[in-house]
Amino acid sequence: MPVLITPQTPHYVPASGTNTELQYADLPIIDLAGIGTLEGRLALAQQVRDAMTSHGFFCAINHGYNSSQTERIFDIADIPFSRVEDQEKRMYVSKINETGTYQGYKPRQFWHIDGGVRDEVEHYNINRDVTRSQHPKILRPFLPEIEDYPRSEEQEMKAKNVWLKGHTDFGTITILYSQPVAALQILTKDGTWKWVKHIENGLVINAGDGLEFLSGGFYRATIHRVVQPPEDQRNHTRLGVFYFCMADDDVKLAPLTESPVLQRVGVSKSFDGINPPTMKEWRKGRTTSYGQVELKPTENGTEEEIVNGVVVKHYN
Ligand SMILES: O=C(O)CCC(=O)C(=O)O
Ligand SMILES: [Fe+2]
Repeated sequence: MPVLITPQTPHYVPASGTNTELQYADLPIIDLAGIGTLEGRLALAQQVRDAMTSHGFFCAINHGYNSSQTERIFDIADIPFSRVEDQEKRMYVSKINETGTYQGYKPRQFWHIDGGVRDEVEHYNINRDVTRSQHPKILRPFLPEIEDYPRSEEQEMKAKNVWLKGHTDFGTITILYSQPVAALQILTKDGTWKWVKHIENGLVINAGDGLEFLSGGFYRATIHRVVQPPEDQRNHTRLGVFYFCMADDDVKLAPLTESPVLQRVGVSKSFDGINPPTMKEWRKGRTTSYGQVELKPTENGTEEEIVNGVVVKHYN
């Protein structure tokens, strides 16, 4: 039997929870413990459908990863940032505009946020098929150069404390490991931004454009953004672990009209007169324009760009 080798990692120490009173979004918490039985799955399917049609976001608990497995994911996730020197990072910078993917390092300052201020978000992205690209020798121990890239107060003000503008994700489903530094907010139905509360060992799940297109609007891609954390967490880096699910590249993102649910409720959103893009076209279109093109302001305060003939809105 093959043995899974699990090398030692340095331990990533997450921030303490915030003591600031925040207006939290009222997100459903779905307990996946019952998933082992048919009745359990039937009940869960109903809960997930309700959560995804009412909020488009939910937090899953008892998802099968225990706390030490989750801790290990964060320990591993921190390595490409804290254990790889800048020189080596440069060898793995993603060719975003060429490939229409973020595979590799998405460097800081690649996106324009607001008022000439660029982002401070560093990503390291790996395809599910980890052999598709090469990775830094992240397990080779070395003394990391301590780098600090905080935004100045002046920049925070110009960008209105926004680190990532209100957007929808372009895949089908996004799974985020809940983590303690409060910064993620969702645009709720009443038009106000609410904070997503950290749940220890929870998985935060939300719908993206792909799911909205395939479900003909039954599931709405949820609008969310990332802002400056509350005062008591600002001295801590914020480490996130995300899984962005996509349909296969060749899947046409047209409503699945053969679905019995869509036949019953109807299609509320379709591509009027536009040839629906494939997942690959949509992925390329969104990655090559996001944060790189001039957005058009609209009367109601949003900003817009056109991707594959479809209006993509950005929210502030
Ligand atoms: O940092 C987060 O919590 C969310 C980031 C996000 O929305 C994204 O990368 O699409
Ligand atoms: Fe997002």
